[in-house]
Amino acid sequence: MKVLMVDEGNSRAKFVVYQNNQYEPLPSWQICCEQHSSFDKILIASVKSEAESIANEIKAFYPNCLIEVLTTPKQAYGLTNAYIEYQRLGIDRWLAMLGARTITNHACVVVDAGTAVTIDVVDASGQHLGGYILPNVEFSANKLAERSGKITLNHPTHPEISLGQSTEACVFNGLYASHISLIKQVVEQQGIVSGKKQPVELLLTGGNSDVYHNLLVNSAVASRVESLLVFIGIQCYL
Ligand SMILES: Nc1ncnc2c1ncn2[C@@H]1O[C@H](COP(=O)(O)OP(=O)(O)O)[C@@H](O)[C@H]1O
Ligand SMILES: CC(C)(COP(=O)(O)O)[C@@H](O)C(=O)NCCC(=O)O
Ligand SMILES: [K+]
Repeated sequence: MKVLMVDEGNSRAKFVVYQNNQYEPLPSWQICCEQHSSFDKILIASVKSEAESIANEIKAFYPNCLIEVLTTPKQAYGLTNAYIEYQRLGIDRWLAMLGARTITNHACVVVDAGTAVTIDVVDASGQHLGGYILPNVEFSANKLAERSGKITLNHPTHPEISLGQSTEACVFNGLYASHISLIKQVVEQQGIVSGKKQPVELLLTGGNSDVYHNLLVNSAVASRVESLLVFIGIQCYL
């Protein structure tokens, strides 16, 4: 069975061809159209509005393929959504957690570092305990610069957690430090349940996961980058 899996975030859509238990990421939608005339199934996860989603283009280009647009459930595949209004939890977050459950039986903290940085916690039984949503560093920094007179961001800085000695470093380092501190605190909190130590896996995904991984390494926090986490989650729906 040849399946096209699509993860459409707010910044970009990612495409993976799943066949014979192998994930093959495609560089773009254009390459997908050029190289593949059909699929046995297309599974789409999108956080965009229906009107703006690439799902419309996909349906138009592959009119004879079986296409499913995934929605967030209350409970499925051994995972239970913490939201009361369960449909409001982003499908990418749901799928990343499902992916995490496929990879580990331990409690886990899932960080998806994209347009937003989401932090979600799943306990060892598969109960989602909730999460955090942060605007990403780039966005927060630019918004701050836009709203203030003297904060100008003239040059890029190397992401690190140390006291800044320029406006740029103060702004960027400050944002990264706050994100990393929060992640660290969430992991530490989950590491103790009812007074007992328990193993916790910290899984990172999303376009900026390598940046977070490096900062966590420097902060002595163990983590693991799983670039295909959302797609591993989508695999449950096959
Ligand atoms: N090849 C790439 N194309 C676009 N953005 C990238 C790429 N590699 C890393 N990034 C970073 O990833 C971020 C987007 O992450 P991603 O997880 O794709 O977001 P979203 O799911 O919101 O679309 C961008 O802000 C950018 O900093
Ligand atoms: C939080 C998100 C914006 C993250 O999107 P992304 O960074 O992948 O573009 C997305 O999961 C979303 O739109 N969620 C709906 C709100 C929620 O999860 O509560
Ligand atoms: K995200």
